Amino acid sequence: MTPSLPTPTDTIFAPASGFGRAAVAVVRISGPAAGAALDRLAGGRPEPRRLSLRRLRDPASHEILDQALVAWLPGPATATGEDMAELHLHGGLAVRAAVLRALASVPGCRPAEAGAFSRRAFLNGRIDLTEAEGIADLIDAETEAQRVQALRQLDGALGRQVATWRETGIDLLAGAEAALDFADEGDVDADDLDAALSGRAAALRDAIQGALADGRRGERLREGFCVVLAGAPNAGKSTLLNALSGRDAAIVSDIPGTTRDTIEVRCDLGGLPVILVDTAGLRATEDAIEAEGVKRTHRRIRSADLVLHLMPADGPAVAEGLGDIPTLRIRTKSDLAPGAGEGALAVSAVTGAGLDALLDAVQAAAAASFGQGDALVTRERHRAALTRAAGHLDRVAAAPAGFPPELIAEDLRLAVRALGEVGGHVGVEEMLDRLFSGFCIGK
Ligand SMILES: Nc1nc2c(c(=O)[nH]1)N(C=O)[C@@H](CNc1ccc(C(=O)N[C@@H](CCC(=O)O)C(=O)O)cc1)CN2
Ligand SMILES: Nc1nc2c(ncn2[C@@H]2O[C@H](COP(=O)(O)OP(=O)(O)OP(=O)(O)O)[C@@H](O)[C@H]2O)c(=O)[nH]1
Ligand SMILES: [Mg+2]
Repeated sequence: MTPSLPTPTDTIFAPASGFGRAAVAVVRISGPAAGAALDRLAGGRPEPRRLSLRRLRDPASHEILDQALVAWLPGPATATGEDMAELHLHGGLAVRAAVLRALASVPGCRPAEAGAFSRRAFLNGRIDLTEAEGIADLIDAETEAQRVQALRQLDGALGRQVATWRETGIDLLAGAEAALDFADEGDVDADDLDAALSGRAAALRDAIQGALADGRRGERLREGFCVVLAGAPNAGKSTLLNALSGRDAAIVSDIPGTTRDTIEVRCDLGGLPVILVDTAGLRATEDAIEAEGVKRTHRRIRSADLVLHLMPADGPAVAEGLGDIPTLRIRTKSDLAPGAGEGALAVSAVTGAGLDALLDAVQAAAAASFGQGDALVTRERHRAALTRAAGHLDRVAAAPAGFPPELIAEDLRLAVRALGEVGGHVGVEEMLDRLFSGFCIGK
């Protein structure tokens, strides 16, 4: 379980509650000198796992730095698995700076780099890689659906499932290795063994492929549903971006070709993460900068989940098609020329007409794209490793009778390794233990 990497001997500390002025600022300390840091700053260690009010002093000058709630969290039953301490300070910039300076003066203590606490939790076997990713995603979650997905991964949904698959793979490998050993003794029916093995490998392959056949909705939920606003210059793209997002994000003018850079606004539509992208108007142009903008528009359209093709009620639309990406046709500036547009949704940023209907349509498209049910795979890293594992299992399942057992064992070993990569346990030591503990003494 625990990766065999060296465990740190130094003690790290960092503000854990953000960097601005706040009511309370939490400083976390982790490592063998965490207790000594409390001794020096707080005059001792309070009862474990209870917040206690203490005066914090500078260890050298004995000047009082703050009145704070402090916690002593002796390892290994802590988030990192090490001795930990927390200082809940008054959240002023000067208070925090003075306490961090005092901590840096404690022997063995140094500021933590980004992710250092989770890294230690992983090194100490408190969490696997998928749970560490869940922590990162939970902190980054901006919408309800993202929070739910991240919390599920932090809770071990992916890690446990992959660990179960890996156990099965290790069993299959142990069986194949045993068959290798006994093959020359002639007392095992090799054909029966082959058939059972390929059946179980196929079942494991199918289970993994079932989880992979999710339309990438876990990855897309992490990244957000990407909606690109495209159309001719002056179609009203930037105005619509501002209206839909309720922010004054993009410059609007009656000069065609105003927008050159793509502008992204992240929104929460009914709990779903949606990224609205404003683009440069599509037209042939001599202007090198605008031409680069148009190139970028085409690139964003190709990677979009949904394109809003804007056509102003009072002007020309882009004649060309926008590719085979799902597209909603939007008739903008409907206040200027009332009347229906063929198969288009009419909106006006001036009167607000049609904006709610458009938001509903975008939300419905996002909901359909994210699909029903929870996805297990949330990152390309998982998908790549699971795809590799399924590929190796497929070769085992498809191996004809009499196929060299060494090659079958090798594919199983590679499948187990790929599954182990998902949780960050890449070694095969466990498999060796299981294999050899099942052997007779003396063999
Ligand atoms: N003040 C504070 N709030 C926080 C954290 C923190 O470190 N400090 N967390 C930042 O991570 C999160 C909570 N996560 C935690 C995960 C594990 C353990 C822990 O000590 N686990 C031990 C003991 C469990 C128990 O007593 O039930 C264990 O699993 O053995 C603590 C916090 C969110 N809130
Ligand atoms: N009457 C009316 N005018 C609008 C509406 N939406 C945008 N406009 C006007 O149309 C002009 C162009 O709007 P923009 O939002 O800058 O158009 P754009 O598509 O971003 O244009 P480029 O960035 O040049 O490609 C501005 O003068 C807007 O005020 C609308 O719904 N009704
Ligand atoms: Mg614009």
